[in-house]
Amino acid sequence: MAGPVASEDQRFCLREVLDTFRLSLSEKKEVYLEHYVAGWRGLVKFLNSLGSVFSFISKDAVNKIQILVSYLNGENGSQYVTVQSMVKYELENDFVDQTKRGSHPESGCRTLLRLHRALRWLELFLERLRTSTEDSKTSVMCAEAYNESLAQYHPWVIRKAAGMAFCVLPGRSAFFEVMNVGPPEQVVAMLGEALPLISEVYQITEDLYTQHNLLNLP
Ligand SMILES: CCCCCCCCCCCCC/C=C/[C@@H](O)[C@H](COP(=O)(O)O)NC(=O)CCCCCCCCCCCCCCC
Repeated sequence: MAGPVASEDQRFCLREVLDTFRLSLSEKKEVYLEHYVAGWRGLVKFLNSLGSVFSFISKDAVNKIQILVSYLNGENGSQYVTVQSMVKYELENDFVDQTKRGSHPESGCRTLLRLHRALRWLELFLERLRTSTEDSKTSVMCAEAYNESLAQYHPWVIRKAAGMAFCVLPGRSAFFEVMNVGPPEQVVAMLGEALPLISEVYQITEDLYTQHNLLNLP
């Protein structure tokens, strides 16, 4: 009997992701790590539903999510409630490798930075999807967003593999269906709702990382 329940659970829903990103913003404009990570979990669900070609990407995302979750659930979990408190805690305790990977290769700060860079890709990609027309190609939109953001941090092999994966993305209408929101007009409306939230979370993190000079962590 677990079958249908489990598959329901695996099913992506854009609204769900939207809600988690909304929840991740505190009143004081801090970012709750728990919800930020939940947002990524939702996105990974989506990626998994597109097929195994994308599993090298989702595996890396899951790995990073798990690192952050283990800090959240660890004995110093209370220091990891927000991205702001995590940065403060890890910097004050010298838990961050600043120039090259050393004794803290998996700090929360450097791990989150990888997801943060990917969030910029998401922002650019979703904006293209939102303003796309029926004959727009998801593979092209995805590649453009990638080249403008994440690609600059990836070595050639990864860029090559990513480029090949983009080519097998479903077309726009099938893609919209997987988003599980409803007809295309509704998808576009929901993207319009999601984007400002994602941008805000991105910008808050970007400002925080800039302020602490963390944008190039190894
Ligand atoms: C919908 C198509 C999805 C395409 C995803 C685009 C992003 C392509 C990223 C390719 C990453 C390849 C995997 C390897 C990554 C790592 O080398 C690299 C560096 O890590 P390191 O410093 O620890 O070594 N990692 C990263 O840059 C983090 C990548 C995280 C990618 C998460 C992507 C999640 C995508 C979710 C798609 C959701 C679409 C939603 C549409 C409604």
